[in-house]
Amino acid sequence: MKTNKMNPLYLDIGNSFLKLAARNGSDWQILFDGKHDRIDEMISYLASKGDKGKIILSSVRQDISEKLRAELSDRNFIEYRSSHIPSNRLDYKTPQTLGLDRFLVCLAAWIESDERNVIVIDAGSACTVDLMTTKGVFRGGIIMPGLQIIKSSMRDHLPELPKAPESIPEEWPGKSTVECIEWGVNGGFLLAVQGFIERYRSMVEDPVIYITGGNAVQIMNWMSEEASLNYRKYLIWEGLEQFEKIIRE
Ligand SMILES: Nc1ncnc2c1ncn2[C@@H]1O[C@H](COP(=O)(O)OP(=O)(O)OP(=O)(O)O)[C@@H](O)[C@H]1O
Ligand SMILES: CC(C)(CO)[C@@H](O)C(=O)NCCC(=O)O
Ligand SMILES: [K+]
Repeated sequence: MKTNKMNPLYLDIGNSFLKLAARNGSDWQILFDGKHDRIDEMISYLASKGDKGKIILSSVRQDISEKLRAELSDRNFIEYRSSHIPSNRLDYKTPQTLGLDRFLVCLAAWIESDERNVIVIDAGSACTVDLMTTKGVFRGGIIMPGLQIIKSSMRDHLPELPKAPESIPEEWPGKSTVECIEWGVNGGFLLAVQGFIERYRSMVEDPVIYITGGNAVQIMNWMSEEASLNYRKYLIWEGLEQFEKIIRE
């Protein structure tokens, strides 16, 4: 990809993945996506780039962002933290412990919806289902284990049971071991997400629902059409891009 010289790079240091992206017109290009143990690869990639534009990052792991800064001391890093969120945009009892990613995906969805009430499902390593209301205030939500965590804990703690397929049975209730596991794992996850959406629907007017994260497509396949979810793969990047304007307010 040919990027403008001053085009910033955006980096998301999550709980298990490092993801680097750049804007590509109205779209985004993912330049690196790998587990934390591949950090040296990402550092070599960044070091090899002639373009020395700024790197805007959000990190849940301070040790990793410090390592990056130390090894790429010639690069201009701008690190955003939840402490940069203006307090009038937060309705959260512990702003100091809020994950910035949750705010960012809500911010991007809220802007895209033309400042309506938005519910954002971020189905990644953890799954969050959060609310941002019309004035752009983050109202909180839920944090639950992501699908992969649920599946691996079944495997670790109930090793005699077979692995759950990626589906939910047509028939209720489950009539075989596999069907019962499908219901309990995938169906349980889906019902939880749907239940949270229902609770939000009864508290705010006409929310627009967005979904993002590594398991988003899977969840959409399980949901009915009427759920009218808006899948946005790049919400986190859009949120990072918009965040600068918010903190200047
Ligand atoms: N192509 C894919 N790449 C990565 N993960 C995928 C992919 N397809 C599905 N997944 C699932 O998505 C999950 C990771 O989601 P995602 O990449 O959104 O994580 P994340 O929450 O951003 O992680 P982190 O907390 O490290 O940022 C994995 O557990 C995996 O089950
Ligand atoms: C919940 C996750 C793991 C989702 O990525 C992240 O936003 C996080 O570490 N949050 C901290 C806890 C909180 O948001 O209150
Ligand atoms: K994430």
